[in-house]
Amino acid sequence: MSLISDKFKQIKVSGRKGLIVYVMAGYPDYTTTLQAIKAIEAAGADLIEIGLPFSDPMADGPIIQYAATQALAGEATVAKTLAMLSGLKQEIAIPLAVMTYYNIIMQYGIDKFIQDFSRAGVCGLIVPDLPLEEAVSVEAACRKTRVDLISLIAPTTTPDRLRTICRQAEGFIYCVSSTGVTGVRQVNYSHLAPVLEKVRQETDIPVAIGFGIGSPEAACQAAKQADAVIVGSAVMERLKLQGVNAAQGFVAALRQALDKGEQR
Ligand SMILES: O=P(O)(O)OC[C@@H](O)[C@@H](O)c1c[nH]c2ccccc12
Repeated sequence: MSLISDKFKQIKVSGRKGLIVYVMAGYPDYTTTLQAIKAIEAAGADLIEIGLPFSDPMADGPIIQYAATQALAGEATVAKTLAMLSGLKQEIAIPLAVMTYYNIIMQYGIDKFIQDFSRAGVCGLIVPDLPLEEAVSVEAACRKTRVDLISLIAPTTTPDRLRTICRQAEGFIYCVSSTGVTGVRQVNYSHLAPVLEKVRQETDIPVAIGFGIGSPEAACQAAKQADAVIVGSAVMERLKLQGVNAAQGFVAALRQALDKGEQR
């Protein structure tokens, strides 16, 4: 069983909701990213999604785009991110997933990319723009390692496609709450109920909801519909404006609200 599936099992057994937090590698620099990852684990995150900075991040809103631009200006590279992750491996217990656009994987070489990240301790891969035709090679490369390829669904995913995704999904399914780019906004998470019900009919793989979550209250609303929530921009914004401690405090508040929500 994969480390991600293991983690979700633990979450389920303890009757909690999972908390997944996104951070951009190399923003504002690698020392800060390293501190942030440790602080976010200490604050109670169950999994960390590490974003690789990319020059054309079409699914990202202003906060994450800004972080990517800054990271690249600071000369963040795939190699430096790998070095950071390798150093971190012994110090962190929760699973790490990498979120990247396909272009980066293609340029690096599919097999090598997945092997190198797997060796650096990563056990999940999220590629929002993975073309269907390329998915097979990426899946095959992942299967040779212990890396789960995380599938994304949205309310707009067609029933046929949803069924195929549910059959192949590994680790967890990332349910994108709304169309558009990443970033905090008001979302009515209850509108996801029909999609999630369809997923449940096909598979018992855990589902995490992401996109838009900006507060502990919003996290609880989303968590009602799923096994876990994913928070990116709201954490990155705190990191940008107030630093690691503020980002950690915010993640702790999310954790607390999710845990309390479960007791109600
Ligand atoms: O920032 P938000 O709205 O909290 O959404 C999570 C998101 O940041 C993270 O999962 C992510 C960052 N970039 C992405 C691109 C596509 C899919 C997901 C992502």
